[in-house]
Amino acid sequence: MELKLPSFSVLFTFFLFVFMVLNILIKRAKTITSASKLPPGPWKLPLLGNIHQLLGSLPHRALRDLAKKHGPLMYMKIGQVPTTVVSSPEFAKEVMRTHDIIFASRPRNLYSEIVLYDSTDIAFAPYGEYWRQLRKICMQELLSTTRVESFRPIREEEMLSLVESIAAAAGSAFNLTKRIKYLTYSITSRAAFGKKSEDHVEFISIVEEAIIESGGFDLVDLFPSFSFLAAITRARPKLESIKRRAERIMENIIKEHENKKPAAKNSESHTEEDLVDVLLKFHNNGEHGFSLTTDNIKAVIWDIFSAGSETSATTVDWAMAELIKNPRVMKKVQNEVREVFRRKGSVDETCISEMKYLQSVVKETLRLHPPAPLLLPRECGKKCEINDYEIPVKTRVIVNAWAIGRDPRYWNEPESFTPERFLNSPIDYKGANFEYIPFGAGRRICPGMSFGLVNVELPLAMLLYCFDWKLPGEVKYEDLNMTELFGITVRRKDDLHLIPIAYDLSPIRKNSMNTVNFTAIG
Ligand code: HEM
Repeated sequence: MELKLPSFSVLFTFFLFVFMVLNILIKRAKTITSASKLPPGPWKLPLLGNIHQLLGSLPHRALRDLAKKHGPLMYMKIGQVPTTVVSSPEFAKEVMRTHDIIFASRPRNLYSEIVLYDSTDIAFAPYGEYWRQLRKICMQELLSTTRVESFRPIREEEMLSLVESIAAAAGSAFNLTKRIKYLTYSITSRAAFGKKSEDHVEFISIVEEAIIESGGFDLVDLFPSFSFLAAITRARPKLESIKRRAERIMENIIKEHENKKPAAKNSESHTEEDLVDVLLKFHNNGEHGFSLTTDNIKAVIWDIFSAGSETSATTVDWAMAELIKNPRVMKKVQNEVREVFRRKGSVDETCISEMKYLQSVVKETLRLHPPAPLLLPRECGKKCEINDYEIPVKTRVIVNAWAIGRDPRYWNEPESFTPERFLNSPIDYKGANFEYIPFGAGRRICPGMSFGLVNVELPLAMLLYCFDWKLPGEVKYEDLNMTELFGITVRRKDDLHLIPIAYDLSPIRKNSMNTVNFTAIG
């Protein structure tokens, strides 16, 4: 059969028709914006507008560029999803303080539906009694300052094992990224689940895969009414495979806790209980007015294992990369750490409070590289006005903490790594200074702040005390690649390979008092 090509006039009519339809759509979109007092935004085609920008670049960078053009409070459709993007401290305060309760829920997405058992973890649970109870249990059993302090022996033991493994590689290139990850995941597992799972390394790699898959800008999430997309894109099978593999490991963790239950019941001591033991008390049990299914417990295990470890590991990694790139800061912070440890005569975390410059290095790292640059998304629960603009119900709200941390109205030379800016500054992490919100703010602020910070500060202090560091090969420190890899957390794309040079390894000789022995050197 002969194939007949459409004539030029047919093609021309077709393209003219498409052009007219697009034109009408663009005009309609603009009219909607002005008529309904929505915040200004980069209106384009109602469906496809903005997607190419977000998918073609890192979303926190693309959104900052759009905000430069359209202002720090933007309204846009990302796919079908009405979204408000906040890029200034003033509007962040409106969302997370003035109207915090209205924005206290999270939108659902495919990741939270599949991997987090229908958003029944803490981070994606809708605002309400279930979320409040879960958060309270985790605070009491794992994340309060007292509980965090009680995990000190675990941290120090894991730290020493880290220093030992680096010492064994002294003089040759070492994958610091991988080993720091192993450290933070180990501390979280031992503190929250009593021990490392038999499948610890596999569990870490499953979480890593999920983090990349869970940025929240998947086509399926952007076009929720096109349910066929779930069937034809790779997102659903990928997330289901992640869930299946993690599920087996989490079920083993739960089974081990259930099996030890009778022994624990006979014991007088409550100090032996870990988070999973406590969650199991609520397992299918209405006695306390709050009951958890096995799936709910798995969702919490996943939350704690991933949120509790990846964020700290990423922060240590960025801090070391920035220090390598900035030899002046590296020297200054090493001098401080070494002076304090030397003066104290022991290497332990009680000295950290005296290391003001080290703490400023951590703050500066979290300003430039907040592990969750867009925090976690919020959802508008009730029609509300910000700056005389209307935010419709169900709008997804993204707070660009990364852009806010680089706002030149608040930060001098915002792109430069200058920890000095935090010395003698009252700015802290607690969500009261909206120009600096690496842990978020308001009701949904990160509950793991104390747990996370100590897991950044102690490893950093030990790495800086015990070793000097240099880049392998011919790479110049100023050329170190700082490219980011986007996911629900943003880490460096490349693993950090450094050559450790032993400075003082006496901390790895423990004394019987359970503090770390230290021989002062000249
Ligand atoms: C450097 C370390 C950490 C950073 C930078 C960080 C950052 C964040 C951010 C930005 C949020 C979202 C806050 C918001 O929406 O306003 C968050 C939420 C959360 N984080 Fe962290 N986090 C860290 C460590 C931890 C640790 C150690 C844990 C637990 C062991 C943890 C558990 C959580 C949980 C459960 C939520 C959800 C809270 C909710 O929705 O109510 N985080 N974190």
